[in-house]
Amino acid sequence: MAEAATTNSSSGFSPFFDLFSGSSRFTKPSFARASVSVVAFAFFYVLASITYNLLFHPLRKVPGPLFHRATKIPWTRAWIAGNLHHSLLALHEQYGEVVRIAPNELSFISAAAFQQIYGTDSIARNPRLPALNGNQHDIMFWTNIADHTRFRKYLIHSLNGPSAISGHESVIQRNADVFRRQVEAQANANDRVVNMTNFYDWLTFDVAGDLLWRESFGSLEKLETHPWQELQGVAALGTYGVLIAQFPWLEKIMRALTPRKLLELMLDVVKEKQKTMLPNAGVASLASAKFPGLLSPNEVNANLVILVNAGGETTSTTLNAATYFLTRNKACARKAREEVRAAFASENDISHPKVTQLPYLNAVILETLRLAPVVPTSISRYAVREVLIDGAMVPKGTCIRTTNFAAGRYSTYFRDASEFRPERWLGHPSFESDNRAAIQPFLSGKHSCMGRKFAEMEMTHVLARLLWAYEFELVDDTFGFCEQRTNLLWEKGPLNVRMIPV
Ligand code: HEM
Repeated sequence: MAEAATTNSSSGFSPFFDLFSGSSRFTKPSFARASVSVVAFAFFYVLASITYNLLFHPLRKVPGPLFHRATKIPWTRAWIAGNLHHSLLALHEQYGEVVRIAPNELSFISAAAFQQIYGTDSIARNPRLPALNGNQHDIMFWTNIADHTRFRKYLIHSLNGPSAISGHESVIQRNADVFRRQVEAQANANDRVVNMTNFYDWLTFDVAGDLLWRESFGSLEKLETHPWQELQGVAALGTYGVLIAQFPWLEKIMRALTPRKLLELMLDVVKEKQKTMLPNAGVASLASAKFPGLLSPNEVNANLVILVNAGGETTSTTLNAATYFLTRNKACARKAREEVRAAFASENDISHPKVTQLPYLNAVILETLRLAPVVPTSISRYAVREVLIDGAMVPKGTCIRTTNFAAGRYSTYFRDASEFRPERWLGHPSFESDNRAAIQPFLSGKHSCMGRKFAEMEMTHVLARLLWAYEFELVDDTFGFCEQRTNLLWEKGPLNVRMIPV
């Protein structure tokens, strides 16, 4: 009878408590009992977190779907599936300008929120983000504010100073010459069909090398993807890195999966280039000559890695998306071509500053950045202290996102929001009520893009030359640029375009 009572109390609902009771049974727990205890603990932990997130969390009043407010599961699922951009757009359409997209994370899309988030010291880069690139001290991910100011000072003159800009144009010109020659050769050899994804990736990577060291990577000449770009497959860094930032306890596992080799390879390439660079020419040597010793050698290398990545992938994606939209909107391509042909006497005459000032061409690029922003769901920030953003009181520690993809397609902000209409940037009366201030493709404030001028020169130059020479025709009519996966950036597949001479 006594034995029966003992057996009863140690089975059923009690193993969870037994595990922590210090009873003699705890010293020899069976594997099954321990497992049940762990499961029970996990169950109660999850239940308690969900209850807290829904009923007691300081963000409990911010709108969002129940499952998103309760757990990180929907966010994580969308991230891994590569469709967080579409998922957040749908949430904003349903819940408005501020949405609680995970228990501790908000997404904003209004222009006012943009100004507040990027214009205040109460909001900083997410401290988990340096994990994304191996904790390198660089301008993009490293969170120390004094270091960031130093990195910006180091780069600003050589990237944007007036004398530097004139040198930059020759970089664009000579790489665009190779690009045009190789695109034409490929078109001739392949029934006029060219995979523009490859060509834009090669071009912008070569340009980045030339910009920094006055020596391109030679990808266009060799028609070969450099291991840096191949490995980057951006998916790996972006997907794993952001997951690390979300779930710090995953860091060890993720590190094992993240191509560590990639970080080493990028740094090795930079170190080699640094050894052989010409003096007084590219950004790398100009910056070090102007501010000797301002950055340590490791900091210089880390920042040059970022410049290659920030300069290459962004412009490549935008050129890729613009080409896609122009294949889908032939009338826009025609107008842009007419504008270019009216402004220049021949393709060889296409040059800065005139080409960067063509209104329709610029509107094509802005419209592309509205529909396909290069960082679709932004690089997340976090609240250093409690702060009011767009009417929402955001507690310290909250993760904050400005979802560019959703802002650009939000139907309250833009008429025909998912249509490609460059006219909306040119004062056309049909689009008078558009909320253009919600589009900040280069960001504003202390983290605004340092390569904006250069990017605009490069993109207008290249697009103008292609428009001059070709009509674009999409080979696979079922292809949709914006249906591709995204992580931090876009995971671009082949963009096969028939390049028909005009
Ligand atoms: C279409 C082209 C480009 C777009 C849309 C773009 C967009 C952006 C955005 C949105 C940021 C801010 C990221 C953040 O902090 O959340 C940024 C930062 C930056 N970009 Fe660009 N970018 C482009 C091209 C370039 C180019 C060509 C370069 C260099 C040659 C460059 C260099 C940088 C640097 C150094 C930063 C870091 C600034 C800082 O944190 O202080 N970008 N860019």
